[in-house]
Amino acid sequence: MTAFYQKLDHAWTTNNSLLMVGLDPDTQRFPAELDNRPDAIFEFCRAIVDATAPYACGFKPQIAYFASQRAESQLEGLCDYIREKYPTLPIVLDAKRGDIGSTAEHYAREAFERYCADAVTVSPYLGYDSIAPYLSWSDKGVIILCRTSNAGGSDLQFLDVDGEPLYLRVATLVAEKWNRSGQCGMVVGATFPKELAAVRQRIGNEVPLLVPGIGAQGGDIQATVTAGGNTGGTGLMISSSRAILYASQGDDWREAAARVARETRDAINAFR
Ligand SMILES: O=c1ccn([C@@H]2O[C@H](COP(=O)(O)O)[C@@H](O)[C@H]2O)c(=O)[nH]1
Repeated sequence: MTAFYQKLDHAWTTNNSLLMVGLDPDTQRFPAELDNRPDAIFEFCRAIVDATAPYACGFKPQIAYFASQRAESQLEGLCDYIREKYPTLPIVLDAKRGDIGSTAEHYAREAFERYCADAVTVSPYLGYDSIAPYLSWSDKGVIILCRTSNAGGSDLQFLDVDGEPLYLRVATLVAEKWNRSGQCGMVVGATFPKELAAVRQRIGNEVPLLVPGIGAQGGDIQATVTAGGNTGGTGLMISSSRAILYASQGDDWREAAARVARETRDAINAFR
């Protein structure tokens, strides 16, 4: 098993959790106690990480929330913090990169050298040579968009390709060709349980699925676990961001985040 799969497997088992806590820091929704702090983004995320780590199988910072606020250095600090304090929990950098190979080399360095993430999300749209630079980091995970959680994903992902939808073609390509070294995962939204089941059936047990769409987007937890889990009761990184991060904007925001993370972890486990 490659390093990323091993780390994920260990986190699933040790924390008895398939919950990936999403870190999407929106300063408009921060508690008042963080007003006017120059390091508010780091401090908010650090507190959320500490509150939810016992219930998580990893953390998924979404890079746009940091970059749009010129807070990349706070993201670097946050990744350092997670690595030092919770070295067994993988960091999945949600960046959804996609570009030609020479540029992809730099996106890969950004994810794996600058932020030292364990895995990064990428688009399959530019084909294998755009993914290869990420795969050359043999201890890292590469998580490829397959059936995204948004309704508009259907515009392209449901297009018919020789009798089957494009997203299933992507799933087959990743599982049968691109995943030679056992580093790949795929993104399939919890808002599309039928498609999640079709992907799991097509790819078998090995490839882990990153599944956003429960919580704020309304995806059903039971349907997600039943459709996407592998025969070992794992195989999923079920991600939730806003429902946990902004469970309360009062003084109890840390406790509220911990409570929702624990309840979500337990709700997932009830169907494994
Ligand atoms: O298909 C996708 C791929 C990625 N995302 C990301 O996941 C989180 C979802 O946040 P919630 O607050 O839990 O809805 C966010 O970072 C998205 O960029 C996705 O939603 N769907």
